[in-house]
Amino acid sequence: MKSLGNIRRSFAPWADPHSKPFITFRNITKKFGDFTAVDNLTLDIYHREFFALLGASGCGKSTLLRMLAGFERPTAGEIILDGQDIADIPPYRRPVNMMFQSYALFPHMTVESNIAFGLRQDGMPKADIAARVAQMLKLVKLEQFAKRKPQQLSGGQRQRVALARSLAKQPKVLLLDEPLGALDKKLREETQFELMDLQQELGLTFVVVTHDQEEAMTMADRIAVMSHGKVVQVATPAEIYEAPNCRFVADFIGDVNIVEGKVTAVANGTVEIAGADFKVRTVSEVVPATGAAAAFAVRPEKLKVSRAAPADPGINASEGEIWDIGYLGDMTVLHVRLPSGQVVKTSMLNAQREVDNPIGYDEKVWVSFAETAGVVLRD
Ligand SMILES: Nc1ncnc2c1ncn2[C@@H]1O[C@H](COP(=O)(O)OP(=O)(O)OP(=O)(O)O)[C@@H](O)[C@H]1O
Repeated sequence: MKSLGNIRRSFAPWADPHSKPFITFRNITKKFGDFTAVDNLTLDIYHREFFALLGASGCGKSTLLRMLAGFERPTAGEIILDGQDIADIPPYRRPVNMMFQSYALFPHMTVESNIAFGLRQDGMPKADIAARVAQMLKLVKLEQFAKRKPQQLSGGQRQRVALARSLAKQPKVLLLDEPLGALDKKLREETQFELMDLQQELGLTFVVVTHDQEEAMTMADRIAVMSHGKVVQVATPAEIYEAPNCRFVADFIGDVNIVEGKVTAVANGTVEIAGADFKVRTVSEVVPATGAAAAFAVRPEKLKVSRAAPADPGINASEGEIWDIGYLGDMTVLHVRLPSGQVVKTSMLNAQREVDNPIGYDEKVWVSFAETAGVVLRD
């Protein structure tokens, strides 16, 4: 678990005004005929960053990655890599390599030949190739599989061969398009940590494309959430989860409850919103006008369910009744129906749950939350 150590936690070049981005997409647009796949997108990625492009199928994330690799040419805009505009640099001369979801391994070649392929094409001397291949096999812990063909390997081992092959040319940036998509859940989770360790060890910049939010949250230093060819929010996983900047991100990442209402008061960084069930009082960076419609988003685990009324039942609290109970092993999900008919989702770790007298179906309960529990959405 090296990746969760101090180095990673203190790594935040995007927050340092003196640090320069390593990769910049500047006003990038990509059209296929009349269709705009990437729409005037601007984004910075930093050296040694593990960066994730996250979004639903068709949002343009692979197209963005392919433009960085040089497989697609932008219709407009610039891509700067390490201070250089790379528009006219062909893919094989960019300090970038791509690992595909399908791995694209040559079935008739051994593991070592697959890894050596690009190096041979570049005309690297034989002895150097052998040394580099040995180093790569060691890196991905496949030394004893050098002579096997891809079909004699498990899915996880094939993934590592593809990784070794894409790292063999020592790129400065590794692009990974759904790198773990072909693996089953358990292996995918293990491999996420292996990739993080490897990225730290090699000190490379990784840009990963995924539609799997858990994968992005686990591995990435920062995530760009994309929709319809645009970046909707770029932030650390914790910021994206705890302070989604709009309804799309709040909905797309994890579960969320949204309280719709009208702003009744705004003062000193606090906003009050009158909803059908809750009178919300929340600290807020977003300050809407009094009288405006507003939406407040709060994650399920931030809602407290109790039998007893909270100290101030008039603020950030509502009565309700238990509507559904889902036991998930590590946690229990309680759906609570509020007087307006809105059903809110709450969740509680089972380790923190009352075992003797748990809340059951149809019980009358209170749902409450703290002033810092959620955010007012921007739109
Ligand atoms: N060569 C192409 N010609 C025409 N349309 C294309 C081409 N490549 C991509 N598109 C379209 O551009 C849009 C974005 O595609 P892209 O592959 O970038 O999406 P994505 O977010 O990576 O989705 P997925 O996760 O399904 O790969 C899609 O609607 C796709 O159909």
